[in-house]
Amino acid sequence: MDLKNHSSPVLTDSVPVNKSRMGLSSILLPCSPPASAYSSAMYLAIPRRKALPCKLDDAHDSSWLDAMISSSPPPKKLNKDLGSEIPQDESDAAYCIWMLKFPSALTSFDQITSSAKGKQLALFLDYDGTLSPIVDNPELAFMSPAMRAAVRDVAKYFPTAIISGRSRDKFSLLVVCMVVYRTLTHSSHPGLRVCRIDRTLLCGSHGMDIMGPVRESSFVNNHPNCIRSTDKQGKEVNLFQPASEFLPMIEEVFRSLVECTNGINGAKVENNKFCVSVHYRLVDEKSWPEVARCVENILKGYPRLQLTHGRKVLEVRPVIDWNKGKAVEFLLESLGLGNSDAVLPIYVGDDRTDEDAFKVLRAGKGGIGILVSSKAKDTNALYSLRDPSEVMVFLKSLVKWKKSAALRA
Ligand SMILES: O=P(O)(O)OC[C@H]1O[C@H](O[C@H]2O[C@H](CO)[C@@H](O)[C@H](O)[C@H]2O)[C@H](O)[C@@H](O)[C@@H]1O
Repeated sequence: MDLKNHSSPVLTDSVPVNKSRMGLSSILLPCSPPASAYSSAMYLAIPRRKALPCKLDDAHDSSWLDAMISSSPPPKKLNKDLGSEIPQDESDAAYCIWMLKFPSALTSFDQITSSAKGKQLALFLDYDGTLSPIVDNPELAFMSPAMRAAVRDVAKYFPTAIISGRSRDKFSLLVVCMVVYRTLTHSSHPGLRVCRIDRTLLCGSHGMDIMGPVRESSFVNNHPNCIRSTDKQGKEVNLFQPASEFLPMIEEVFRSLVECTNGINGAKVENNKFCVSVHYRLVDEKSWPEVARCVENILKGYPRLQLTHGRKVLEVRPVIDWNKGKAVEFLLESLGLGNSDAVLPIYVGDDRTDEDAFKVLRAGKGGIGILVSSKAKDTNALYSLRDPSEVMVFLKSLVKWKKSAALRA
């Protein structure tokens, strides 16, 4: 593979602009908010959690701490008398106001499907926090059997891809394995029941690892980062890995991060093949600065790697011109769905990395972004869904809509 090719996403300038311009601490800053978000004064009133008193001296350091804290929403208050969540505090009120700008994809379902009239709908789904609920242990973030069935069904009717930050291998396991949780955790004979989700394209490492069926497409065949390979079953596939030259570097950084965070209670480092996740969900808030310092120190030696923020996770990844948005464009083209007059792409995701895909759909592809969130957030999406259970209802509704349209035709 010629990664130095003109159209390669690997950037030749090894020092990212923001690093050289703003000093190292700035690599821990959160991504800048999208231009479109919160244009009206009303949204400025959304309360934010107070930052912890910062123990570090450098003024820059409170920024990454803010970023880490902002990915940790305060627990929801429940109305115990009614047994349900109803607006009780300011953040709930802010959520209701926010919903006026980013309405529920369920209540706006007719509007969404009417924009799909006469078009082929293509579905892109994020995994963690979208198809599976956020849990403490990343290894146990399974889709529920009902969600799995919903994804399987929707993929029968629409081209469907799941794009995750996880490594493709690990996340395919999470997606295809029906795990009997009790058996896995309480029995000496762990049992896995495999249930394939056919027709669903799985893309790992934030779209930096895409394996798809071989198609006679000049776009794919001429793409510098796309090669023919074989899958585990020996079937011929197209493999797209624009960051393959970074593999040894990522391995090295993974090992250093494991070593450095070893003494921090609750910290967990996950090797996602083309990126590394440093989880601090189970780390005491007092030790968050320690986690960030570890990452910052190690990244000093790797100017070709950068840091992004996720939900209680710091993600180290190559500085290349590639993200979930680029992956969506690539998938649409390679599946022959690049004509935006004939195709309506829908992307459902919950995290900052999904914003790149929302932006692409909003800008040129005439598509629809749906943010999964139960709190008000800056976003480039057009609609919202509260949590994975609403995502499941949305997927089922798409299937129902498609079936009834077929009956009417
Ligand atoms: O792109 P995604 O599929 O959303 O992947 C993003 C990261 O998701 C996972 O971490 C998140 O989910 C965990 C399980 O619920 C949770 O424990 C963690 O706090 C979340 O950040 C995954 O483990 C990461 O590797 C992904 O990069």
